Amino acid sequence: MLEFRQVHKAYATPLGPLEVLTGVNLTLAAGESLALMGESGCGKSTLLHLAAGLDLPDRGEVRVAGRAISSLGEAGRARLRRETLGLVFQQFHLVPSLTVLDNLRLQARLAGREDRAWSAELVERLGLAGLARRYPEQLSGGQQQRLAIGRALAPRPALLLADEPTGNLDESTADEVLDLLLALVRDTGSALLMVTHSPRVAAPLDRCLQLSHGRIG
Ligand SMILES: Nc1ncnc2c1ncn2[C@@H]1O[C@H](COP(=O)(O)OP(=O)(O)OP(=O)(O)O)[C@@H](O)[C@H]1O
Repeated sequence: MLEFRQVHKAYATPLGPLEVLTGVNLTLAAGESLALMGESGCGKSTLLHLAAGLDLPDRGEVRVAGRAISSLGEAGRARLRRETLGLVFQQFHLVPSLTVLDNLRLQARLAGREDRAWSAELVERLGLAGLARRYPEQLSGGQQQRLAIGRALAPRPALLLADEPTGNLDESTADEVLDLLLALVRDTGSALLMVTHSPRVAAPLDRCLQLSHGRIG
């Protein structure tokens, strides 16, 4: 579902190139869940951006659902994101002018895969049923993140990419949101790549890898 082969990525800085990834190899099978850990600044978000096709590797290959992202143009990568990926970030990135229900359906509509029964089930399971006509600013942080998760999973993406999805929430809300995310991922059969600092968050996933000194250890 996701493969990194000898991936290198550097950023230009005033002091010269900053080599962040220096030969990353990674394979994630369909339906598998993987936690990616590592010290702050080691390149976890960089790796996730490459997996999402939001950025391109300098060298090496990133393949998503069998397609090399470097071989796709901007529009092709956007289509791949729409049709294959779900993205959940620490900041929820909800659309403020849309209701809870319309936010939830948005991604599935864009992917041309709206499933009303599944959307209705998601709203229930995410505890948002009574809030469907509200707007994001009228929700708590935990509710906003549950909505962001529901929006990402409404099209049943083959791969969900999550960057510290519970990083903004208090511990008990984070546990609840994580349990829900994992249960929904199991039901959709999506593969999951999740960046986290927390061993507790990583524990229930199938595998956990450490990124250090630009490589997966
Ligand atoms: N656009 C950029 N230009 C220059 N340097 C960057 C850029 N984006 C990230 N970096 C640097 O690259 C390194 C890796 O950043 P990245 O955000 O991938 O790390 P991270 O492991 O996700 O960190 P954290 O756990 O703190 O979120 C850091 O040193 C960061 O300062």
